[in-house]
Amino acid sequence: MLIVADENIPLLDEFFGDIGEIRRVAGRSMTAGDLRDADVLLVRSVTRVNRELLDGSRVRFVGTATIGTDHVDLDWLERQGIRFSAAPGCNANSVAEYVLSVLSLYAEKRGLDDWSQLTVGIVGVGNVGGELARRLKRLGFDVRLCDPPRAESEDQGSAFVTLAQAMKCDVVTLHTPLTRQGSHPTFHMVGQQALDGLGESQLLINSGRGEVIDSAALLTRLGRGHAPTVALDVWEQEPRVDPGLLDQVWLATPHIAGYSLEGKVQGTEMIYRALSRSLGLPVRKTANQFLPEPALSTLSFTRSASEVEATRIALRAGYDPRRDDTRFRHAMTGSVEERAAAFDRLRRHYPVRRENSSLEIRFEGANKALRDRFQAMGFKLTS
Ligand SMILES: NC(=O)C1=CN([C@@H]2O[C@H](COP(=O)(O)OP(=O)(O)OC[C@H]3O[C@@H](n4cnc5c(N)ncnc54)[C@H](O)[C@@H]3O)[C@@H](O)[C@H]2O)C=CC1
Ligand SMILES: O=C(O)C(=O)[C@H](O)COP(=O)(O)O
Repeated sequence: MLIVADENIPLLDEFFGDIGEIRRVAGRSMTAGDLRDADVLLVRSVTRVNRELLDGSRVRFVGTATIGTDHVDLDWLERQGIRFSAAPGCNANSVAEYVLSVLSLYAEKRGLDDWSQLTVGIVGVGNVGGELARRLKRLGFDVRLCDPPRAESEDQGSAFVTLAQAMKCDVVTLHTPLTRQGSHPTFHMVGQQALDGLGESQLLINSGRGEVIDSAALLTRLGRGHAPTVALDVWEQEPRVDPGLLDQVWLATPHIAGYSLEGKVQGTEMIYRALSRSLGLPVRKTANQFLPEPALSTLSFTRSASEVEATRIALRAGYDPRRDDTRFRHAMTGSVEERAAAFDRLRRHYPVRRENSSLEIRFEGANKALRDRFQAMGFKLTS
């Protein structure tokens, strides 16, 4: 059996080495020729999986080690009887923790000691948005949920707000898939009208897909007075990021919100499980068996440490997006093609980043409320 796989999928040999021969290919530039004699195709988000890539091949299984599936022509695969599996939720913790770190930086920028006084509108309340909402509610935030597909299909529909209402929150964070069809398409969902309504005391975060925001309209809005603060992890037309937009964005990262080691390895595990099931093979391997001990495993705070400081220190020890922002801006030099290559290089050689759950917090004299708050951020808490 020949398995063609994006070379950026971690632990290919460990998970798939005894299932078949592995041919590693650069995901962004994969062509039909790379799939000659392949039975299985394993991708990440940068490979367009469609008729052009697969027509005439003998591939019978496609797996993507990602949450998003907008790079895959699911209808075409179904018509061809090609089995498909994604990795729903694999990196939801990672993205939720990216947002928590961004919120903490933003609260500091605004001079707020109590970050939970910010209202947060979550647009798209699935695996990622749902996990984020759970954490924020435990942390005492006032959270407004916007998810029209869920609002229409659930008894609890009244628990949701409209996009216009969500856009009034102090912080608006986007977690929808990229869709162009259906009753609630998200392509350019946040366009000129929505952006015009944002004011300078608001923060807009996008870690869903770049095309959910109309970036030309965003650039126009950012060029006018009283502009909102913007944190973008995803960009229209990646890997070709508009340098003008990059200049105007407060916190810029190269589509790495989901790049915790746990998130990536769980993505591989999920497609390994799906492929094994589809081939009738036993599922023997788990992501946990391949995760190394974290470099930083414990943080201790004395009784005199303030909760605000401890929160900032712990979150930034877990993940500090400013490091990615700096690396990203430094790398964006040269021609369009050089910058695009640099964008992919930053992602390919991304440093190991661990989730908050790998970090144990020791807080002298922690009471229940304090323990709960640190646990809500995803940390382990011991006394
Ligand atoms: N930046 C990154 O590294 C990552 C980005 N993502 C992106 O985040 C997206 C969301 O991930 P999950 O939460 O796991 O997906 P999910 O499928 O679990 O949830 C998506 C939610 O969005 C809702 N939705 C759909 N259309 C909507 C609309 N027009 N307005 C508001 N809500 C709408 C759906 O009803 C669903 O509840 C992925 O599709 C992917 O594109 C995911 C992981 C990492
Ligand atoms: O899971 C998703 O969806 C994502 O956006 C991934 O984190 C993107 O990573 P790559 O597949 O582009 O490496």
